[in-house]
Amino acid sequence: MKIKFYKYQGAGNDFVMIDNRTKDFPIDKNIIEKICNRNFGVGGDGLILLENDQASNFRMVYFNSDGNESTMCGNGGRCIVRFAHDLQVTDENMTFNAIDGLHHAVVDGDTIRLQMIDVKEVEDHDRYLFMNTGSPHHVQFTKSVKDVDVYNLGKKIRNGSPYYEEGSNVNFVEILPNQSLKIRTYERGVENETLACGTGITAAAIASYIRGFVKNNNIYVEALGGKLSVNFEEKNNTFENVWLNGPAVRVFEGEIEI
Ligand SMILES: N[C@H](CCC[C@H](N)C(=O)O)C(=O)O
Repeated sequence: MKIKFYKYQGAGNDFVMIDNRTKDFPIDKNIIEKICNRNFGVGGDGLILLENDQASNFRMVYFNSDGNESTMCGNGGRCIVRFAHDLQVTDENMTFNAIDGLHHAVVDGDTIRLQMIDVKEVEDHDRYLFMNTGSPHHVQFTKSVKDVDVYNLGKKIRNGSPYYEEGSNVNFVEILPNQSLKIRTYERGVENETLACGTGITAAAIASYIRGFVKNNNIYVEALGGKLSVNFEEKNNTFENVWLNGPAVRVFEGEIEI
């Protein structure tokens, strides 16, 4: 079976995009895992289906590279916005439904702006914070992200207490002098460090604001794969009107035999 795919990346977090409006993509863990494999397949941190939706411009279905469907992907969400616009499914302003609900988004030249869910609960455990920005995120601060053994320490935290089987994404965040952030992330379901993690970048920005490391509510974040920004409104410890802004680019398209 031949499958048409499009490869997109958002700050180096890369995804195989499928136009599945005909609903004929075989949703199978082994097939998705193989497509995402960087030696035996196309390669990607995840695979994303664009499907029809009654209540919005389209639906986003997200799978991690381990082949399992997962929770919201912020960079994948920005890539599907670029994909939908490239396919002329929508104009520059759009809405789409994902596993965590309805999202608004805007194509603004090279920048894709994606509204994330409100963040109503943040656990502050001193050494780290935990919150759900569409996916679960453990955030801890460090003096220098370049010195963190992200793979081994991230894997240990992701699998250990209190996350265990369900796990969490693990973010290491450094505060830069100009009140911007540097971040590195171990991603659940990729089970490795990725070059950027959108829901993680969102969590890092909110955590930095809660801890008072940054004073404004428009925060620049430097990931290994590129630069993004997060803006929000904080009202009584709830974060609303949360937007993740950054690049999303089509890299190539092709067909894969499965
Ligand atoms: N791996 C995450 C989902 C993708 C998150 C990341 N790629 C993003 O941009 O938000 C999880 O299973 O919780």
